Amino acid sequence: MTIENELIRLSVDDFPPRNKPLIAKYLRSFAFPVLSKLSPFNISKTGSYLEGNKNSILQKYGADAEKDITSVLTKLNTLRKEILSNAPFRELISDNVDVQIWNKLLEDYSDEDGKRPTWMFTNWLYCECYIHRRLFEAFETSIYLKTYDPFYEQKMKGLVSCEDAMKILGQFLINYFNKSEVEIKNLREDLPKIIKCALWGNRCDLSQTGGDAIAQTESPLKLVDSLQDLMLVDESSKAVDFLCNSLSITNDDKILDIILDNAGYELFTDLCLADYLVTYKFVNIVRFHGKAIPWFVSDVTNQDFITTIDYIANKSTCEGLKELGKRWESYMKSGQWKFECEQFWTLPFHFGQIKLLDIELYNKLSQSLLIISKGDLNYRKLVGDVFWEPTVPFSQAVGNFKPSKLIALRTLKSDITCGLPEGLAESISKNDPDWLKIGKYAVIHVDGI
Ligand SMILES: O=P(O)(O)OC[C@H]1O[C@](O)(CO)[C@@H](O)[C@@H]1O
Repeated sequence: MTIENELIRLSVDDFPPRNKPLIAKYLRSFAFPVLSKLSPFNISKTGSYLEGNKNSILQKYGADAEKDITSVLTKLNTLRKEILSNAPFRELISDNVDVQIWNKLLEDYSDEDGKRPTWMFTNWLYCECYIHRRLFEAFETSIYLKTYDPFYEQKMKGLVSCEDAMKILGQFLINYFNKSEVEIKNLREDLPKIIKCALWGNRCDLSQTGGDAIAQTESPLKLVDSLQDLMLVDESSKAVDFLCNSLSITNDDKILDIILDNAGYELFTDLCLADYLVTYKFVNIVRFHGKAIPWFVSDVTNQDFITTIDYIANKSTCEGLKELGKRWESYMKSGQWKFECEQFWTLPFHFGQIKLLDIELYNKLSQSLLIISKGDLNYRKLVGDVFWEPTVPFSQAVGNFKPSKLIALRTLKSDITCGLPEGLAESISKNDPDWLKIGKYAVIHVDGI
C-alpha cells in the first residue's frame, strides 16, 4: 500500500459534522486534499526551490551552507513522510520563544498515556499551522539559513507579475489624491470599489499553487464590477456608512488595524485601501499586522512589507506607482503607518482565544476604530475553523472576538462558510461543486457595525 493510500484507508467517506471544528479524516472536507496532496506538494516544491537555488545560496552564505541545504532537505522530506503516513506529531525543537507554547499544546492534545495525536484525527487548524511551523523549523535549526525565507523570491515575483493591474489602480488613486477637493458623495461611491479591490486581491495566493505566481492583468476596478455576482454576501455598504460617519470624529487617534494575509498583489491592494482611508481622514493611524515567520507560503512578513513599499516607490516602471510608493514611505517614516507582527498570528489558535491567551493583543485591538481581517485563513480563525451550518450568522460564528468593529474580506478557499442566505450554499454547490475551494466566490461580512 502506498503511503497516500494509507491516508485514504484511515479516512471516512463523508462530509465533516456540522458545527464542529474541521478534522482531516473526512474525505469530503477540503482538509483531506490539503493534508494528503497540497501540503506534501508545497513541501516538495520548497525543497526543489532550495535545490534550484543552491548556487546562489552558497555564493551568499559560503560553501559551508551546503550542509545546511542538505539538512533542510532531509527535514522537509521527513515532514512530508510523517504527514503521508499519519505519524504522531513531535515536539518542536528550536529555541524560538513560541516553542514552549506549541509543545504545551501538543501535551494538551496527547492522551492520558502521553500518546500523541496524528494528522488525520486532530483539529485541522492545528495540523495545518503545525505544517507551516515545521517548515520554518527546518530552516531555523540550521546554521546559515536560520532566517531564510524560501518563499520570498516567489512573493516578489508575484508582485512584479501584477504590475499592469497595479498601474491601473495606482494611477486611479494618484489622480484622485491629486484633486484639490473630493466631495463626500464621490468618497461614498468609490470607497466600496477600493474595499473590493482589496477583497479580490485575496485571490492571488501562492499557497494554492506551490509558489507559482498568479498574474493579475485586468483592470482591478473593472474586475470589481464584473465579479459582483460572485459575491455571496456583500455588507460593504454597512462598512462604508460606518466609515463615513467616522468622518465626524475629529480626534487624531482613529486607528485602523489590518490583519494582513498575502504578500504580492494582495498586499498592494491593502496598502491602496489604507492610503485612501488615511488620505480622506476616515482614520489617522494604520497598524498592519503581518507574520513573524514565513507562513502559509505567501503571507506577509516584515521583509515582504518593506521590500514591497520599496519596490513600488523606487523600482516600479510607472511614475504613478512611484508617487504612490513615496507616500507610503512617508507614512512609515512619520509613524502614521506601522508594521507589527505579533506572535499570535503564527500560532494555531483561533481569534476567539486571543482574549484568554494574549490579553495584550486583545487590548491593543480594542483601541481600534475598525479591524479589517483579510483572507481565508484569517476568516477560518475568526469563525473558529468550525464547519458551521452556512446560515449561522457571522457575528455568532465569531464568538467572543469582539475587540472592536470588524470587517472580513475573504475569497472562499476552504469549506468553512457562515452568514449565507437560506438555500444559497445548496443551490451553488449543485452547479459548481468546487465553489468553496478555488477563490472564485467572495464575502464581505461585518460585525458590530
Ligand atoms: O491566503 P489565504 O486566503 O488565507 O488562503 C489560505 C488557504 O489556503 C489553504 O492553505 C489551502 O487551501 C487553506 O487551508 C487556507 O485557508
